[in-house]
Amino acid sequence: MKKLSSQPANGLHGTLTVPGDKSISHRGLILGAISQGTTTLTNFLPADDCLSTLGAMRALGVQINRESTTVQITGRGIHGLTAPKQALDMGNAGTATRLLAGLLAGQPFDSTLVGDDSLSQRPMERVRQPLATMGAKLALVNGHLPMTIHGQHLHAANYQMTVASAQVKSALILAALQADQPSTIIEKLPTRDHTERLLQAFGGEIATAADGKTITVQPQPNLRGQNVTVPGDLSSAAFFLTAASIVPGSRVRLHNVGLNPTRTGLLTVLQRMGGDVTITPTASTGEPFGDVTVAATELQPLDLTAADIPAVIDELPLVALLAATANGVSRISGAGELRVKETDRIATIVTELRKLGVAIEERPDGFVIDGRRAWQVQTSQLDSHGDHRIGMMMAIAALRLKTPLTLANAAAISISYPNFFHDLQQLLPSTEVLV
Ligand SMILES: O=C(O)C1=C[C@@H](OP(=O)(O)O)[C@@H](O)[C@H](O)C1
Ligand SMILES: C=C(OP(=O)(O)O)C(=O)O
Repeated sequence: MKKLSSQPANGLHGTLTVPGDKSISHRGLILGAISQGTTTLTNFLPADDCLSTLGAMRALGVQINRESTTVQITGRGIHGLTAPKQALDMGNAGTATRLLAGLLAGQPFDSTLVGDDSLSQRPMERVRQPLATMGAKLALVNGHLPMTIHGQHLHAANYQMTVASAQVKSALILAALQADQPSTIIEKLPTRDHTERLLQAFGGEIATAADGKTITVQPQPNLRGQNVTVPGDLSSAAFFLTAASIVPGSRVRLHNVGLNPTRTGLLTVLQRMGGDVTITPTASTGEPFGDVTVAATELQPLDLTAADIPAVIDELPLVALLAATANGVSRISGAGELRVKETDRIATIVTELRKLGVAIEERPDGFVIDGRRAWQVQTSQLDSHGDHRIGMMMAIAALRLKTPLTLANAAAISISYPNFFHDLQQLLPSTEVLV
């Protein structure tokens, strides 16, 4: 049981550099593996999810050396992977599973993907069906893992997506690289475009039309290894940006975080709520990044609808927390995808925030929160439910309260942020350090 820090008298203060982006770390490993020559990833995220991808790529015959956050990949080219000797264990990583489904669908061997209990309950039909339109042969058990992939010669994709998912889009792109003709993929809504940006940097030919949703991919590219500096993960920075917004007296600067516009939904949310946010872009190397400073202010309620969701999908637990402190009623809708993440995040957000006395109502595709009701702790034992983002969100919520609180299943946080508590303590006065 992890003891949580309670409200620091003068708020959170300081500058923090968060670890590398999870989405880009997964993709850097995969694209490095299927390129010719050496790829070096700097500021790679050595969290459980990305280490699952690293292990899977090694099992596919790729030589990868990692020293801390620097990874060197000896690329084997798109036709150089070898059959794994056993099932690939993807752990908790949804992104890695969906992306590898697309990559392995076109390889000249069979493979099987397995995962932990949470991943084994997540929907995989969403990749099986679109990949099948390219001739891929994926077998699932009731729509779930284990997934057996019978590698095939693939045809071009001409596919209109039915779910707004960067994971499904990226699976299709990785399959399209191996197809016989150019592919077209049309998104339901624009989602994070890290695969497209990175593929371009590696020499692939991929273009997105002016509508922001129609992607064309040229097959059989000659990808070349690159040096990639992974920006800090805005989804990790988001916990501290939220803390700084809701804990009175705070001012915090997050250094070198990714500012890809398909990911900055939380910054938009903060601005729409009247938050005190300063964004200073510093550079762009394919992916834009910069510094973000946030200070505490009174927040206004907000409405979020389907079109707003992709850019803030992983930060919605934090949006709920922000709304729980706002001066009115907030409505989040069009977020049904939250039900198929590491947990049913609509259910776990509602369960956990109610423990603090937050006035939150569950909806099929979101929630309604009245931030005007004063919080009052109902249950002091909080729970991550095995979901890293729920665990970290509740650790931030605890900073609004004087009551001592604990967090069960805190170990799940290492899925995306092994040093989360260490980094949080950098922003707290030394008297707040818990042992
Ligand atoms: O492509 C990615 O790296 C991710 C895409 C999102 O999932 P969906 O695209 O399935 O919504 C997000 O929730 C996940 O944490 C990472
Ligand atoms: C949904 C997430 O990841 P994944 O789908 O890769 O498990 C997440 O990190 O919040």
